[in-house]
Amino acid sequence: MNRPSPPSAPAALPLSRLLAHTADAVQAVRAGQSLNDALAACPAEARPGTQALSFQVLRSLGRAQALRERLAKRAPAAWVDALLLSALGLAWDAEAAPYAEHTLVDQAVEAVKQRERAQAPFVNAVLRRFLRERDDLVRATDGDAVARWNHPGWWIKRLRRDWPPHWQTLLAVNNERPPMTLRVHARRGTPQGYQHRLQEAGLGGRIVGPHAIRLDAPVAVNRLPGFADGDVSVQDLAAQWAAPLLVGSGAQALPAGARVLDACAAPGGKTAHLLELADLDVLALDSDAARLARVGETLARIGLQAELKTADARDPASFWDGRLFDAILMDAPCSASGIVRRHPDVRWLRRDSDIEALATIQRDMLHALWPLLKPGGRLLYCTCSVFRAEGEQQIDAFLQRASDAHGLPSPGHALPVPHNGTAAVVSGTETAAHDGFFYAVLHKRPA
Ligand SMILES: C[S@@+](CC[C@H](N)C(=O)[O-])C[C@H]1O[C@@H](n2cnc3c(N)ncnc32)[C@H](O)[C@@H]1O
Repeated sequence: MNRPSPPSAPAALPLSRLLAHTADAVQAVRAGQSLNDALAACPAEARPGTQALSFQVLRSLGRAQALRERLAKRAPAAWVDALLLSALGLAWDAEAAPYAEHTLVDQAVEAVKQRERAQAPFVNAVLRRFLRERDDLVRATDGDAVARWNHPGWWIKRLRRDWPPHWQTLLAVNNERPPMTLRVHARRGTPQGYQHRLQEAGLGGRIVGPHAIRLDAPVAVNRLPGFADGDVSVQDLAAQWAAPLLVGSGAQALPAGARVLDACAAPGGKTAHLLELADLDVLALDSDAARLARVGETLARIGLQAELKTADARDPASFWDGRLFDAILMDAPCSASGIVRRHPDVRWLRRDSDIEALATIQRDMLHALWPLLKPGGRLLYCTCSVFRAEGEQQIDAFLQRASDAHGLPSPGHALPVPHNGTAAVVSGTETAAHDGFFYAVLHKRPA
């Protein structure tokens, strides 16, 4: 059997310990904490292995929950439940299991012995029964949509409504491992030149965009030639469409020195790309000071500058000096439903009601920022969401309200493209794997 490679971890680290940390992370996500925050609490030496296992468990959590409910009607205490779910999530599909299923079960029982000894016989009994009855149990859960697709029911319902021909592809893409795509610093070199540097470093990659290279396999950034010097950054292919859309080309290109507001800038991927492409006077805002600090770090690494301010973009009085902007990038806070491959916890953390709440923030922000744009200027609205309420419906409603706005040709909803690159492209011509985004370029009529 072709098993995926087990997560790399120091040889001295027993699997039982990684499983215990994975259960901690899964328990935290089920209690509403982000996986990033949960992993920050994991000891450094166990973090890479725990992260790899947690990602796989969260991509199988719907199935694991359905199996656990059949094996034990009453949920045990939160951590023991999270451990059971971790073992079931890793073992249920023999093809995808990172370790032999008996090893997983033995080590899960060992983990519970270390922390909740009295629960060990129960965990042992549940998991041994799972091994005996696996095929029947898996078949019995196949009809449960949450188990089948590993997403909450409301999410599946929303995608079915928003994307009748594509919803199954969208759910399947979310359970893939994400591609790793690089953006070559446009002032420092070309993708062709950087591809050679990669080859010299023993790495393979394919050119997939004007500045984009998709690596054959993800690697740690410290293995990328020139990363520390800013020659290259990590950025999804569809995220790389934002800066060229705002900067424009030919007669439509922003002039040197154009004043640009990047209203939701952190961690700074799109700010950096804007500055790599053109000489712009950029004000980069974010309401989260800690995240905004990362914009500063990114710009220092690539050797370019912008003015940074912590502020709520819905409150111009708190950041605006009264000078109109030539262009505004509004990369709005959103559900992140287009980048679930990279953040497998997101689907379990969000609630259906969050989508309306986020759409209200987006609407208010558009309303607040539009008056800051010069007549004749453009605003790029984007979200990394596949939900229509955060994309097309938001912009249609805005265009109804704002009589001086009209939409320019834009990608609209670009649904995530899987690794085989064949499906789910609604607009645009890109076929290489990328995340899901929505883009609308709005033009303000001259007065
Ligand atoms: C999708 S992320 C932006 C990603 C960024 N443009 C990039 O390419 O790296 C959205 C950002 O909006 C920020 N944000 C949320 N509410 C905000 C508000 N009211 N005003 C300004 N920024 C806000 C969040 O802190 C988050 O960093």
